[in-house]
Amino acid sequence: MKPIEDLSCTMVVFGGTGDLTHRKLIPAIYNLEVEGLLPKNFAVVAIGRRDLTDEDYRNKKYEGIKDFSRFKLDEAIWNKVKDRIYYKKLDFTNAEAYNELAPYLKGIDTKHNTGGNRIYYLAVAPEFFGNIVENLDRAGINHIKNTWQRVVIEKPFGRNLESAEELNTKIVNVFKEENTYRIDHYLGKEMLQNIMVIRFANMLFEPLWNNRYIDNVQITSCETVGVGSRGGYYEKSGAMRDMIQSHMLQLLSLIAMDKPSNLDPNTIRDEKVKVINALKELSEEEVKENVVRGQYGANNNEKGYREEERVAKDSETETYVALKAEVENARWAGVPFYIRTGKKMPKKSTEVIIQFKLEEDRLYFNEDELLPNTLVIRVQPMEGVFLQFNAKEPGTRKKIAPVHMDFCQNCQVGINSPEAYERLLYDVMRGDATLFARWDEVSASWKYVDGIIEAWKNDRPQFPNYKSGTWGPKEALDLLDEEDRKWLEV
Ligand SMILES: NC(=O)C1=CN([C@@H]2O[C@H](COP(=O)(O)OP(=O)(O)OC[C@H]3O[C@@H](n4cnc5c(N)ncnc54)[C@H](OP(=O)(O)O)[C@@H]3O)[C@@H](O)[C@H]2O)C=CC1
Ligand SMILES: O=C1O[C@H](COP(=O)(O)O)[C@@H](O)[C@H](O)[C@H]1O
Repeated sequence: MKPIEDLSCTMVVFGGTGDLTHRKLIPAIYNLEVEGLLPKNFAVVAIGRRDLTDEDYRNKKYEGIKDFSRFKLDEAIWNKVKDRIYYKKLDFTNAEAYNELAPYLKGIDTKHNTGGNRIYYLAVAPEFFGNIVENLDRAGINHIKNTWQRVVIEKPFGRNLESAEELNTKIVNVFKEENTYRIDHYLGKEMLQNIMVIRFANMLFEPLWNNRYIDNVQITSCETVGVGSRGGYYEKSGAMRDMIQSHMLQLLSLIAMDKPSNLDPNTIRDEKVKVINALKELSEEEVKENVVRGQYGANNNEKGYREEERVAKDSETETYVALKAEVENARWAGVPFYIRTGKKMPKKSTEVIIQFKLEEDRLYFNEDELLPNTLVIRVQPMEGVFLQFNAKEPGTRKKIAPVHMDFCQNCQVGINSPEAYERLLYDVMRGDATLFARWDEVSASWKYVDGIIEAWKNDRPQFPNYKSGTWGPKEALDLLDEEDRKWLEV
């Protein structure tokens, strides 16, 4: 690891007044300072359209840290961080405005002795990514000799494969591939980094990790929150582009990938991308049978999606998706991967459940209680691994019952395991793109998702179709019911 003195830089955040910056990025910067990982020569310039002074902005972020940092706000640490945060009012679609931004950033570089190294973090809606990069380049903002200039692109990377290709060409032309960080914050989560270790550092799981022993895989990421203030963005995105195209397919690829021949980041990504490329393409008819979409409606005091700010009254945007995916290769043929994600669900939770088959040649075939082995990888809010297996109940009746082994990571290290954005921002400063998506992963995911979105165009939804605070549309239950399975809650 490089010494932190080498990480000096100015981080320019486009979308500095947005939700992501407030809830995740500024708290992550504060947390890095708590951990002693923030370089001494460091500054943040937050860009937005609102009329704010540096002082106004810092006060708002102070509140954000209080609400969202994993550490209790410590005034002494805040005092070290706050003077390194600046606010710049600027319309980032206005190319002229960048002529004024260039000297402003140079002034900040000099004041904080950053050496001119920069991170341009695009925490904005995807339609602006390309335009901002072009404007930066045109004004020569990123052309500083003997420095590093890196760009972080939020997800979704484009709207579909075609726009993503166009965007990628633009960005890589300006910044080059090695300075382009396509962020998928799920890759920075502790348990996603742990999936490969669990699978490949234990003799226990890998030999059984295939269609001979596994019946089905369930990947769920549900949230209790609705879209809140993000209606403008979400209307153009929906759950398919917002969650499935990125986070959920990344999770699936880590679960289904073959063992890489070494731990080189590119070898790992080679294996992951093979999985996405092996996903069975769905015909229009198969989309109807295998993909369920939903939109939350009002429930008691809870608003429906169509009542949210900046959402059309007749919106057809999905806030829920459940689907059955199949990985067409020798390891996984015949094993369904059920994926679901939704807003306004009964609880916040991300987990992967591997359900094993029941032993065919059973000795205890009369036992009603015999349940299939189940392995749960808990990603959040609890982190850990849970295994359910059958054992004899103590006593003379020879009864068999499911028992559990539960490795609770939070119970051991506390709930303060580093937030994904902390880890990932630190990696950008270090120039390590291992936990960022490579272009071929992004493009393969779009190819899969585009097919589904295309099919939806010919099949208008009946929305809203689930109530706020419930587990989504009934059809999502039927998806598994028809195959004699059910969504597991362990
Ligand atoms: N929010 C989240 O939890 C997550 C978000 N993301 C991604 O992060 C990105 C941003 O999302 P989010 O923060 O929620 O979005 P928001 O809608 O909350 O923020 C958008 C930001 O863009 C700024 N903006 C828009 N137009 C202009 C303009 N012409 N000139 C200057 N600033 C402008 C807004 O400034 P102003 O308000 O001052 O007008 C605001 O700061 C998206 O790509 C999203 O997918 C990824 C993971 C999680
Ligand atoms: O990328 C996104 O992720 C969040 C969920 O992230 P998590 O870390 O809290 O699971 C989601 O709310 C948002 O819509 C999406 O853009």
